Amino acid sequence: MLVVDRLTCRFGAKAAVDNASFEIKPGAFVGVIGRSGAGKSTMLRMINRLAEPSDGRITFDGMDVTALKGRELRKWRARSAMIFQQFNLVGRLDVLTNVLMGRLAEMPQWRSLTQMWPEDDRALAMSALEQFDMAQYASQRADQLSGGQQQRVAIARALVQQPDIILADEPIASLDPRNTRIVMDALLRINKHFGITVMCNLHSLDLARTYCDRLIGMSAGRVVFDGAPSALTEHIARELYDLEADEVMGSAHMPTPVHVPEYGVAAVA
Ligand SMILES: Nc1ncnc2c1ncn2[C@@H]1O[C@H](COP(=O)(O)OP(=O)(O)OP(=O)(O)O)[C@@H](O)[C@H]1O
Repeated sequence: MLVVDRLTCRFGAKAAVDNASFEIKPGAFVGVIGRSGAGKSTMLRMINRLAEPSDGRITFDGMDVTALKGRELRKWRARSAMIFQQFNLVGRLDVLTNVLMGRLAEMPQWRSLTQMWPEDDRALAMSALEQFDMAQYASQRADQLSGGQQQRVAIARALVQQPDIILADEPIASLDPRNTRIVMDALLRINKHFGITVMCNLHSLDLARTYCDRLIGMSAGRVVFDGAPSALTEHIARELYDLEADEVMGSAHMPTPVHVPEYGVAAVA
C-alpha cells in the first residue's frame, strides 16, 4: 500500500503540494484531477522522487520512500514507473531498444553499456509490445511513430520494469480522441489484467470518471476531494475547476464504459 502522509513541496514561498495525505491500495486505478497548477505533477513526481518533498513522508508497503538513496532509490524508481505527457522515448533508437530501457535497473552497468540484452529481456519486451499491438514496429525508429503509438511504447517500457505502481502524468494531453482512448485502454489493461496500481493525472474530468475507480481532487496544492467518481458532485467539480469547469466537464463526446469479460471494464466510443 502507498501511504502519503502530510506531504508538502515548496518552491520558494509557494507550496505546490500542501500537506497532502492519502492511502492507495494495491490494484486501484486512481485519477488525480484538478485545474492547471493544482499540484498534480508535483505530487506524482514526489512519489517517484523526481521532486524532493519539503515535508511529510511517503511509504510503500512500510518502506520509507522519502529516505531512499543511491541504489535503493534507483530500484524504487523502477518499481514506480513514470509515464509522461511527451512520452520520453529516445527517438533515434528502435522501438524494441526503447522498451528494453525499462530493464536497465535490473542490469549490471557493464552489460547496459554493451547493449547486450539477455534473451529473456528481449522476449519480455516483445511480449509487452504485443500486449499493445505494437510488435510489428519493434525495429522501427521511435521518432517515426505517431504520438499514440509512441505512448503505447512508453507504456510497454513501463510494463517491463515490472512495477508495483504506474504514475502517469497527463499521458493523453498531446493526443487526439482516438489515441486518447487507445492509451487509456492500455493503462486500464495494465491495471485490470496485470493488477498493477495506476495513478494517473488527468485534466479531463470525463476521462477520469470513465476510467478511474477513485478520484483525488487537488486545488492549490491541497487534497480537497478523495472518493469514488460517483461521489464527485457537479458542485464539487465546479469548485475544483473554477473557471475551467465548462471546458473539462462533458462538452466533448466521451467513451461510455462497458463490461468486457477479459479485463473487467473497458471503454468504447
Ligand atoms: N520546479 C518548479 N519551480 C517552481 N515552481 C514550480 C516548479 N514545479 C511546479 N511549480 C509550481 O507549482 C505549482 C503546481 O505545479 P504542477 O505542475 O504540479 O501542477 P499541475 O496540477 O500538474 O498543473 P498542469 O496540469 O498545468 O501540469 C504551479 O504553480 C507551478 O508553477
